[in-house]
Amino acid sequence: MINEEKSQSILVSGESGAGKTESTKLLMRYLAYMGGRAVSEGRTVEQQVLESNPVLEAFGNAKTVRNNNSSRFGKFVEIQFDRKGRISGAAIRTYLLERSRVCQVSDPERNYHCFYMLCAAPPEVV
Ligand SMILES: Nc1ncnc2c1ncn2[C@@H]1O[C@H](COP(=O)(O)OP(=O)(O)OP(=O)(O)O)[C@@H](O)[C@H]1O
Repeated sequence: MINEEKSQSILVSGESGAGKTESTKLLMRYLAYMGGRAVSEGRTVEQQVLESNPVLEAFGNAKTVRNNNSSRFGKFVEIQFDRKGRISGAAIRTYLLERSRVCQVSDPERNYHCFYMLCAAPPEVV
């Protein structure tokens, strides 16, 4: 990317349970490590990108027969670098969330993690 001065894309594809989500997290962690520090609002951009994963997974991941933490949506992650190769910004777009799961789940699959998290929370937190 730095040598050719061209944007690059990584497409992670495969069947459910193949390891796309975990591989993407490792990729993001690697790019964050290589991309150095760029402070934005007190926290680094790379920190913010990595911290978005648990939130997105709570609302868009569910247990299925093939994967206990199956992503039921697509994700387009854009990481911007400055001329020195440091991360300068990021954008995450999600699409095609399996919305039908919210009101129709077939046993032994589950609804989105966030609902169980809400139920498991202590009463005063809810
Ligand atoms: N690199 C890895 N190291 C350890 N475990 C892994 C790794 N990749 C995948 N796994 C295991 O496989 C499971 C499924 O992986 P993952 O959720 O990444 O699949 P996926 O391709 O994103 O599936 P889906 O399309 O259903 O979202 C993980 O919960 C984990 O247990």
